[in-house]
Amino acid sequence: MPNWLLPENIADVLPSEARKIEELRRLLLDNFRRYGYELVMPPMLEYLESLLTGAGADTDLRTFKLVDQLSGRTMGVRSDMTTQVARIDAHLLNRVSVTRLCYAGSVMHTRPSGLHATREPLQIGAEIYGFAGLEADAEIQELALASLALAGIRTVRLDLCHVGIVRAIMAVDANARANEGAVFALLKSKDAPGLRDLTASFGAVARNAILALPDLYGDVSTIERARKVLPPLPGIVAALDDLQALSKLAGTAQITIDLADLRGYHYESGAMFAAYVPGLPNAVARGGRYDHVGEAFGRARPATGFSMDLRELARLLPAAERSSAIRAPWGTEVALRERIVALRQSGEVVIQNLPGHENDQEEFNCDRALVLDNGNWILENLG
Ligand SMILES: N[C@@H](Cc1c[nH]c[nH+]1)C(=O)O
Repeated sequence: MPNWLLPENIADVLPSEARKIEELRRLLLDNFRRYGYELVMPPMLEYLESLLTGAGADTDLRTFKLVDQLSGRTMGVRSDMTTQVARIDAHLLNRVSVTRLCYAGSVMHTRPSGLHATREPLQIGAEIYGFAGLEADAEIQELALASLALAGIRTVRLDLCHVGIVRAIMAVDANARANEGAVFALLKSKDAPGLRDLTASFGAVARNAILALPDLYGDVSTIERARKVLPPLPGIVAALDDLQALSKLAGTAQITIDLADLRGYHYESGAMFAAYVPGLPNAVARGGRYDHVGEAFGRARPATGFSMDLRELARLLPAAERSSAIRAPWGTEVALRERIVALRQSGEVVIQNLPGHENDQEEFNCDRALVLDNGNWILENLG
């Protein structure tokens, strides 16, 4: 095997794609800043215990592990920055008020999370801590949709679901609670026969409600259907109210309600969303409420946020235009060097020719050249 081959689902990013990704990263981070989100940079590696605190079993499975030569302890490569940012909020900032944080960085997955998915997503996201009300969820949803719009995406389908519904059902039935893991797994795969078998020993309220969930899928009218079919437990009513309010705030996005959709990283505790765009099989943005992660870090803080994979998003953008540039000779003459510095300071791309490589700059379109004219360095248009 040639020694330059990369592992499966791991890739280099070449110039034109890298430029698109980087421009999108800046655009999105600048927009987060305009909403008041402060940028944080958690580490790539952490001790496994802290990396997995508050996260579910699927995070454990998707985390690459290695041994720290300094401490002998097991470390993990982050597979999701959300829990890291929750740790920062819980331990390092110690603020009592609302904190808005954002981040962008590579995460690694042991296995691709979907068809053709990379194992090294470039995760970008934003999180709000310290506010339990729906207003924070609404802001996160708005920011996610605004981010997709900035990425040039016009048609978005927003899938909404709410963990509170299953939780409310579990709360009234000890048998159901004892089988929580299995209920979640079967709901996730919409395995109706499996659910029927499993719920046979549950009380009628929990059983009927759980069996109804896989069919509670469709447009916004699903919420009204759910109100009729599901028991009027306070947790269910509140969750359906949340979904109704959030669906009204989704702008032009097409809404789908899926009350059995529990995909995610198992830390969510309330309303959740996933955004899909035509042409991509995997969700381009995911988010939701996860109030118990801070608690696992020793400081209970309500939390909600979203994240996206910049590599995936950038693939949807049209190829970046080659940027215009100025070709300049290589030289040590002071006037030439000063002119080049001034042009670069004004934002121009100035590429100095190296001998024998006059036209090598694929990413750039050298439409002007710096030439010596009567002792002055002037710009000449290239036809
Ligand atoms: N980090 C989660 C999404 C999320 C961010 N905040 C809350 N949820 C994911 O990648 O699926």
